Amino acid sequence: MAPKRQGLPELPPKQLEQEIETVKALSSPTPQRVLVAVRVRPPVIERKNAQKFDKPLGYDPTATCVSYNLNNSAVTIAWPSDAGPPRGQSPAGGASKTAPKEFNFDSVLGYEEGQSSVYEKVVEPLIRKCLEGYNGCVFCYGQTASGKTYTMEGPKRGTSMEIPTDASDKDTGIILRVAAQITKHIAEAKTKKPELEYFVKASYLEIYQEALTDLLVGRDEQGELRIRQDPESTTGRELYISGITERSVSSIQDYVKVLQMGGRHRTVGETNMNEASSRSHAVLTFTIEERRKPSEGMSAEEAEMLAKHGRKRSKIHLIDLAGSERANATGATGDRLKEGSAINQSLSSLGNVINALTTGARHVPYRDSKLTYLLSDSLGGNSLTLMITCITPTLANHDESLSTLRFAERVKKVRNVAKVNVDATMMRIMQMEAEIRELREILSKCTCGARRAAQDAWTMAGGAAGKDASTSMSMKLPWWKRIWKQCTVCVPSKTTSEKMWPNGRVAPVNVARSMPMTETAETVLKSVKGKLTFA
Ligand SMILES: Nc1ncnc2c1ncn2[C@@H]1O[C@H](COP(=O)(O)OP(=O)(O)OP(=O)(O)O)[C@@H](O)[C@H]1O
Repeated sequence: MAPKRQGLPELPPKQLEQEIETVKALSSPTPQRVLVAVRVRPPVIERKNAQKFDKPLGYDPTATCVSYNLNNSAVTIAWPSDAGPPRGQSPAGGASKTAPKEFNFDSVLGYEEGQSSVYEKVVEPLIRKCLEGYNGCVFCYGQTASGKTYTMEGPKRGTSMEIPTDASDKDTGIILRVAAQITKHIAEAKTKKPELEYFVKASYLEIYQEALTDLLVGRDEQGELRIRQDPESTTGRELYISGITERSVSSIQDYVKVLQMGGRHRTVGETNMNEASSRSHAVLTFTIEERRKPSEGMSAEEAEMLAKHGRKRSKIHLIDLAGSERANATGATGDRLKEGSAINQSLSSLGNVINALTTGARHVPYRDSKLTYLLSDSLGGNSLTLMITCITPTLANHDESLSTLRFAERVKKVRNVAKVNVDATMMRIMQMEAEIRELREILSKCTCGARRAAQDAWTMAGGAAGKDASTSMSMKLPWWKRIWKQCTVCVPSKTTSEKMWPNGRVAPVNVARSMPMTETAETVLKSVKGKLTFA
């Protein structure tokens, strides 16, 4: 018997079916709208800082005006009838402005929702897809002090304002939980799929007043960062940042270091509304590359092919946006005021992009700001994207929460088309390997016609006659189905005693046991595989 071919192990039928389905799913682009979750933080800050609302307002600014229903993911914002008139309105006027307004989202995360629950409900499923090869983006949007950094990183504690650095800490934010999910996935893959290896890199930048800063190096070591398009990417337009530092990360400690270093360099300042307010947009990017190791017995040509094409790459952006702010509420003057207006300016560009994307405008003004240009892959592009909208529930922030919810409702309409970032040649190889595995499975079960079927396959694939495979094969039927059709002994009556296998295929009815593959079949498979893979 011929020696077993390396790198093409026999798979049990169920696993085989799954693999074929996965390859098929991976090869087709997935239209997907941007997912929107709303997180309502508890009114902790307003209640702690109640004395800051020194002006008589005519209503209690710490009272709540937001309610939610977790069952139908609805958020309602209403000015309570007994609270007195809203800011700048007479008691009689503005009834329509104060009427309850209900919004529905993909998910609503209430006060009682801890960090791990937020992660499990909305982030974990998206990262799981990213680990299959899709690009992903999670960004937090909301007014200042609404809980964006808390959601992304966790609470800042103590005098040094340190964030949690233990992935299993109940307060740990999204970033380290993503890191834990990636490392767990890779550790499991190493045992389940030894033919694969993984490389993960992290980069971290901030956009401060329209300038890009590399957060993984000090101020004196900054190179020039530019947003560029990568012509070799899946879309040919994927963005990357030239000149940015990329650190290899493999253990949780590596990720913690990246987060801490970025945190040290990020621009944060105190305002009336937040003692540690982010004054910039921060973009942390993990690039995950899955490579196929060359297998034993591979020719130099095959190994070279694999090194060139055998890669799957996904990018995960985790973005903590700076919050919109009203100067009179933050008490900002001088630098803080300038920062606030730059933040509002770029958020307004983001609003314009969302408007253009959701109204079918011919031109989407991505290039109006660095933030929108960087987000262009994630909004309307090749990415699975989740926006976590952070709002505060108190009357003091009623207007901001309402406009944030209105913005979130528009974002919900943005459509992306996500595609697994696999080299096209590699995708073809994967499809064909799956087909070959299926064929081997069929042949191994054929008690009679393996030789004949294999011979037919060989003939159909061009075989001894040297004909071009595509001309000798039916354009409609995959070649293994042709073999199936021609196997007359194992399937004595295709009409009377048909038995269906999964996927609606007709099974041979008198297969009693698996037979070892004949030498001829093995030889044919080998030759066909060579043809198909590298044709
Ligand atoms: N879900 C929550 N539970 C408890 N405390 C929270 C929650 N969300 C936010 N906080 C607290 O609220 C304060 C403001 O949160 P945070 O700094 O995350 O806001 P932000 O939206 O990032 O603000 P900015 O835009 O100004 O940077 C912090 O003290 C934070 O610990």
